[in-house]
Amino acid sequence: MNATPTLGRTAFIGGGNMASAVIGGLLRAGAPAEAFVVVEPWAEQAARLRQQFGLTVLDAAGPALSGADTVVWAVKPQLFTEAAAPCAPFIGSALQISVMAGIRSEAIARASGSAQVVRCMPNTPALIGQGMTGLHASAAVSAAQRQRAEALLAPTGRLLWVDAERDLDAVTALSGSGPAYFFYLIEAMVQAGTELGLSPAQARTLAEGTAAGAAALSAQSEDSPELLRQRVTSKGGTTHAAISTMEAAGMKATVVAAVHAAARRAAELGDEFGRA
Ligand SMILES: NC(=O)C1=CN([C@@H]2O[C@H](COP(=O)(O)OP(=O)(O)OC[C@H]3O[C@@H](n4cnc5c(N)ncnc54)[C@H](OP(=O)(O)O)[C@@H]3O)[C@@H](O)[C@H]2O)C=CC1
Ligand SMILES: O=C(O)[C@@H]1CCC=N1
Repeated sequence: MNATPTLGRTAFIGGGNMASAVIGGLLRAGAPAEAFVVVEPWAEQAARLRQQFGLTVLDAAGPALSGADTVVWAVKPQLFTEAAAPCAPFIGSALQISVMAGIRSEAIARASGSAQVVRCMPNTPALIGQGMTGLHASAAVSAAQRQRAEALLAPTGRLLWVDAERDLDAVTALSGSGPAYFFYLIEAMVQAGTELGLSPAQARTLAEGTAAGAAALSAQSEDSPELLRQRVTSKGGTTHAAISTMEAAGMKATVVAAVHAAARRAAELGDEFGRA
């Protein structure tokens, strides 16, 4: 494992979707593959990481981890304590960066032996550099280590620090899971467009183009999403017919309840799987 000036030597515990998105971004930004080592027990995924990125991949924790300045936790929360036990002897002096939903800094510090913990919640648009990540640093993390966490995640898209760790459950519910909510809406719009006679490809192009345009207009506008929606909604027109149907079905209340359910689940994951 070589060091890069900003990141140092970085070990990933878990080499699945999220780890691949982060590593892919770093390599595209010019980091050398030699700066990374990945622990990934699934042989097929390990082979993919070696072939796609030219990485060193271990099938289990070992002394090769002891050179790491930064350890990135990217296993499922359910597997965290099982994955951490064999790593702990080698990683106690490193900065610990977690992308795991729910697992709290205190549990990561206890399992790793390092109180320097940055928790992050990325999302899958990270795969194309358009992710949105929330981050929280525990008290023992230095300004330089915060910058290291930012350097790790910057190639995946935009970053937002939160001061209170409990806010990460809200971040998880909003932006971590959030791409799925928009994909769900796109699915429904494609279904409707197809029922109305468009081809699936035409419906998909229209739904995706509209989602991208609406998000970009909202991001660039000083006006609230509510006002932007009202501007689309002509009196007695088509949008009014659609939004009235959504309101009658309680769609906004359902979305609000769904995001609350995701936040509750994030907290439960911490309670259930963050114990030693
Ligand atoms: N997917 C998403 O949208 C987001 C996910 N996250 C978080 O990222 C984390 C990873 O999720 P994701 O990448 O989707 O999951 P994946 O299942 O794709 O990746 C996890 C990887 O860890 C491997 N693994 C299992 N046990 C161990 C072990 N003991 N040591 C090392 N590696 C192990 C798994 O192998 P195997 O398959 O053999 O078990 C798997 O390849 C989760 O904690 C999740 O909460 C955060 C934000 C968004
Ligand atoms: O569904 C999950 O638990 C993970 C965390 C956020 C997105 N995917």
